[in-house]
Amino acid sequence: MKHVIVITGATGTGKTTVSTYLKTKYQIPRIITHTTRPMRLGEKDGVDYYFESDASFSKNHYLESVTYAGYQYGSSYEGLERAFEKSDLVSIVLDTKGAETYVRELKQQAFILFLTVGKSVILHERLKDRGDQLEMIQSRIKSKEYSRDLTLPEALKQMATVIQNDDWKQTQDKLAAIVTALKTPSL
Ligand SMILES: Nc1nc2c(ncn2[C@@H]2O[C@H](COP(=O)(O)OP(=O)(O)O)[C@@H](O)[C@H]2O)c(=O)[nH]1
Ligand SMILES: Nc1ncnc2c1ncn2[C@@H]1O[C@H](COP(=O)(O)OP(=O)(O)O)[C@@H](O)[C@H]1O
Repeated sequence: MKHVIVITGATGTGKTTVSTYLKTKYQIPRIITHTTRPMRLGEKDGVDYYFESDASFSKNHYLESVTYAGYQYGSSYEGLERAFEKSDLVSIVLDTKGAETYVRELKQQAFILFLTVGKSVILHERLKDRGDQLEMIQSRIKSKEYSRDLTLPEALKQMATVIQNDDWKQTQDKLAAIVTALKTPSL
């Protein structure tokens, strides 16, 4: 069966780091999503996101789309199909609302991976270290979406796998077990 590893959780918990690691270590492609948020230093159009204007964003066909901290984000059916052409196991980085939609739409094909950290103050430090602008960090942390995504939503509790991503080595070991299980054909 084809699977999408849906990586979700609050800003700074390591979602992008995990999806990049899955790609380099296990050749698991990531579905690239669309956003109207400005590009961060080091990001590339078509690699990190398809960066859109409000006008171009509205022209795509979305499986789901959300507003997160004032910007629009969306994942397309075409992006999912393109990733599935490359591999039966792919990943996507979504907020928890998008993760809930993915479960409704893809059912058993969606594997939910919720990332968290022991103390949320760690997240502020990580965003500073990542080089985010102070203004962006402050508005992000004040957003209702950020607070919401610190906790695993009720609707995902039954099926989600939770990784507390404090120690990167431990996270790598947990990811290895998950990838092995998902690559093992079920009887
Ligand atoms: N629902 C949904 N969420 C998305 C999509 N693309 C990115 N996100 C989420 O939007 C939020 C903000 O992403 P971003 O601005 O890149 O900041 P990040 O939290 O540091 O990764 C994160 O929770 C992402 O997982 C999408 O297509 N749909
Ligand atoms: N286990 C970890 N320990 C320390 N720093 C981490 C860990 N995982 C990720 N990071 C760092 O935290 C920052 C935020 O990670 P990122 O993957 O961009 O988070 P997200 O995509 O969830 O916003 C990055 O600078 C990343 O290198």
